[in-house]
Amino acid sequence: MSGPLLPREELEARLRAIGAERYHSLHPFHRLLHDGRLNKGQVQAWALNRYYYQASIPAKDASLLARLPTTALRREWRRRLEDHDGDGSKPGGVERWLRLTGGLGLDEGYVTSLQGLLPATRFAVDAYVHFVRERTVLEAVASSLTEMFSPAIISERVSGMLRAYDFVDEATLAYFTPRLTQAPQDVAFALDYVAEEARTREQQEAVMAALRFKCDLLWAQLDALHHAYVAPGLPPPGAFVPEAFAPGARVAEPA
Ligand SMILES: O=C(O)c1cc(C(=O)O)c2c(n1)C(=O)C(=O)c1cc(C(=O)O)[nH]c1-2
Repeated sequence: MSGPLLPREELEARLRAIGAERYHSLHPFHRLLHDGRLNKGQVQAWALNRYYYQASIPAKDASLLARLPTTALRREWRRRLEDHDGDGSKPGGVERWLRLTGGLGLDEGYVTSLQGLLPATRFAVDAYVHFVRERTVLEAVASSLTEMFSPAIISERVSGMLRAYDFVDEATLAYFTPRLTQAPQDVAFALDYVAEEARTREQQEAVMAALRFKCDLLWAQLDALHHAYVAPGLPPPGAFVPEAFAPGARVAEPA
């Protein structure tokens, strides 16, 4: 598809419309999670799988950083690496995510081994890392723009989960607090970048396609969680099985 170059406001409006149509806040699994309709094992499965997304974000940012042509751009992107990996004095997002999985009772070694990961999580997350590595810098930056929509879902998630689940508290969900300030900062830069650097309508279409691709891979991760742990409830071979569902677990004692 092509046409005349879109004014910045129109480009931005179209990007927001993509989120309104297909961001993962709309996924039924998130509705269940935020409304308190999952059990602890299902919440564990979500956190365990999402660990791989969190752990892969700095790898994708490092590969993008290596391709940025100027000091100013690299300095800006380097901040993301510190946000996720920490700077040695304060924990980064990956470490904070492990506090979340730990708070839910999951063994850290098991989480980081990735043994219990759903295959579809691995494929979706790897697709993001490959996309950022292989596509243009413009498309790679654009693919991070789902963060335009994340503060709203994070606020909803934290308040919903605190209200609904007795097995989570503020310390467990502390991962999310810094994201509420980091994400808007990241987005302000990335939006300016794509508005500036997409100089043809084809490039603007590529920016929109990158955002759709990213929404799709976030959605696909929740499809896999839903299929494995909600309905029909078929975890693939080798994937995490919540204790409550494991054969022999919590079986009533014979009278
Ligand atoms: O909680 C969420 O729903 C959510 C969504 C997203 C996103 O939209 O990609 C990110 C995050 N959280 C997040 O915590 C995070 O660090 C992050 C980095 C990125 C990215 O693409 O570089 N997205 C997201």
